[in-house]
Amino acid sequence: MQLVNYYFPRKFMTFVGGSASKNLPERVKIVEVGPRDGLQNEKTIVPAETKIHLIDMLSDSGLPVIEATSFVSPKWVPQMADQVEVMKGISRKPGVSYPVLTPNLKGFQAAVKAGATEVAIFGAASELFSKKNINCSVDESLQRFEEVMKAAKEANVPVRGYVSCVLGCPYEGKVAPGKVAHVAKRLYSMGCYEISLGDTIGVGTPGGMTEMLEAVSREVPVSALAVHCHDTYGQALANILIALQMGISVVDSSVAGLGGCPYAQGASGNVATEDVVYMMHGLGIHTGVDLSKLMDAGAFICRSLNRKTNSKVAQATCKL
Ligand SMILES: CC(C)(COP(=O)([O-])OP(=O)([O-])OC[C@H]1O[C@@H](n2cnc3c(N)ncnc32)[C@H](O)[C@@H]1OP(=O)([O-])[O-])[C@@H](O)C(=O)NCCC(=O)NCCSC(=O)C[C@@](C)(O)CC(=O)[O-]
Repeated sequence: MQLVNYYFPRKFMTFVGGSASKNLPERVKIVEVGPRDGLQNEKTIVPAETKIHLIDMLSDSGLPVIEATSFVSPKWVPQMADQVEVMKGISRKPGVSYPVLTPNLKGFQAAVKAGATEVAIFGAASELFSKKNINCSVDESLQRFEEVMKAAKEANVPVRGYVSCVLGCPYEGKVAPGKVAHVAKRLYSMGCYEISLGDTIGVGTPGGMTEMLEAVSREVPVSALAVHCHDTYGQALANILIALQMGISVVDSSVAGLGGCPYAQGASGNVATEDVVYMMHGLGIHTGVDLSKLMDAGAFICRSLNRKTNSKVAQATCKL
């Protein structure tokens, strides 16, 4: 069968399908995680200058938050070993935040020394995932995070909290919504200003998302919640729409749909930022992101990695 080449000019990318319904937020904050979550799993080391150029292009697209790197052990995640070079090389745009992951006090201290002004701690709702990812139990991780929080409060550094495996775990299978709510509540109570709920392996469906968010929002205000969806089963946009309808207005995503956690085998990339922005703009929701510039950043990193984009929107606007 012959494939037909087709081309949708980028002018169609400004298509807006209608104004947001009353059940949806007027604006959504997009947290771009491509430079960290998107690249951490790449087998070939991506040069620091490529990461820096990507972050600078993402800054230029109007994204308000760009997770830049992580201060984790280089033995565990070799791809992030250049974190200091990346933090020192990026051109920080006023009004844009560049948080970094810090699993413990050592990571926090190194991050602050490298110029980080915001960090994220990352826990899980699954014991086995916690052990595989950060080599400790959920309770032990929360104790470590208390130390980070204490140091962060003293240094006046805002801290975001992640909960992984909120809709399923690669080692334990189904995860009870009550467990997610428990860890989310602990992170929020210790002072995290925002809790990002990660469907780490992208197995969630709108039904599971609803049930989980109902449980978590009984413990943490929805205004402090974010969703972080991987798209393994093609459910990410539907899950995000459910989250918006339930009052959440912060969405994590990764340019070109890059990504996957090194300790969650088989999980595909995060939902593509281009696709999230397209959906938001189609719903009449303000993001502040210039989709065309964002797509240039996606094209740049795909060229650098010699990879096809996972963004449907980017695929639709390029010659196939
Ligand atoms: C947490 C540790 C360090 C524990 O690892 P450990 O081996 O238990 O740590 P340790 O305290 O026993 O120290 C062992 C060695 O690591 C060093 N070390 C200790 N801490 C640090 C640090 N911060 N930075 C650099 N080095 C560090 C430490 O100095 C020592 O070095 P050595 O004496 O052997 O040379 C390790 O398990 C680790 O780095 N894990 C990170 C795993 C990771 O980054 N996973 C991906 C991010 S999570 C994710 O992607 C999910 C998310 C957030 O996107 C949401 C979702 O999708 O669900």
